[in-house]
Amino acid sequence: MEQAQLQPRVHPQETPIMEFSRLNVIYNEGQPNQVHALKDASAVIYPGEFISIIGPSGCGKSTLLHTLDGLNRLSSGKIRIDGREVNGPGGDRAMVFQDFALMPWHTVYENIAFGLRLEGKPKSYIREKVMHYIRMVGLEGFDGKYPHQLSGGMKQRVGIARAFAVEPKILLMDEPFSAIDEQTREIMQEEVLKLMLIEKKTVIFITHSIDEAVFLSNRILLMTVRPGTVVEELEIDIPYPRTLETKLLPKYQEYKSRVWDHLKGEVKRQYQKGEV
Ligand SMILES: Nc1ncnc2c1ncn2[C@@H]1O[C@H](COP(=O)(O)OP(=O)(O)OP(=O)(O)O)[C@@H](O)[C@H]1O
Repeated sequence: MEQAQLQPRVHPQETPIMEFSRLNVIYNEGQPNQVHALKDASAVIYPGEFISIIGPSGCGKSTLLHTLDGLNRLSSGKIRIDGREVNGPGGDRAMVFQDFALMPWHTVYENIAFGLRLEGKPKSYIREKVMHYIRMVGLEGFDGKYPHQLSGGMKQRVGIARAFAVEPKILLMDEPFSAIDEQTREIMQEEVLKLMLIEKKTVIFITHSIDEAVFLSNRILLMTVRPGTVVEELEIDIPYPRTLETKLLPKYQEYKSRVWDHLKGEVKRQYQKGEV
């Protein structure tokens, strides 16, 4: 694979793949236990971007991601994909979960095939897709195994293959590597990056790890404390493919410091609001 091919396809003149504007999510609205989780969150995302979302604990990151997947009721705001307003889940998006969310009674093959079966795809098509993504995530020979027979890293490979198999335009990843050991995590970061570039996907990724966000993203959306909103966008101007050497660049450390400063500021605000 030539390096030039492995660059995110981000062209400012390109039409956004996703726009969300002034999203508000209020849980238990009108009840005494009402929680204003998301407040006027907005951003524009272009095809081929790898976007990370970073913010203090409990600021509404997962709420934002689930809302973009169409799983939360919006109190107000709009989500557009390819210029078209969407109001619920759709085949243009797929989610990768922190806890893998695999069906324990199904084999690796069946877990990956699940979404394709729901879509009513023919058997031969399903077989071809499932085996393709099993190869792509390095799980050859494991198609007949059950989730309990796999390590955490392997389980998440299944989660990733399942998301890719339905061929969404946008992958929504909610802390996908946080339950995986450090060494496997670094390997999987590089693999996901390569996979999304080869398969030309757009990724929206939540993480608590500043290092992970800077390493993977071409842009980071920084959120405030709850009610969370996107206050700043940080462009990570470092070419892909990124390798372990990338982490030694002074620029890399500067980006990390900027994200860290933002987080420190927000955590201080959280203390002042008496929420920690
Ligand atoms: N279903 C729900 N009902 C009521 N409140 C909720 C619900 N889901 C989340 N919340 C609240 O909304 C706020 C935002 O939660 P969310 O999980 O989106 O934050 P987060 O930034 O992803 O958190 P973390 O960093 O801990 O993963 C929190 O105060 C949380 O308790």
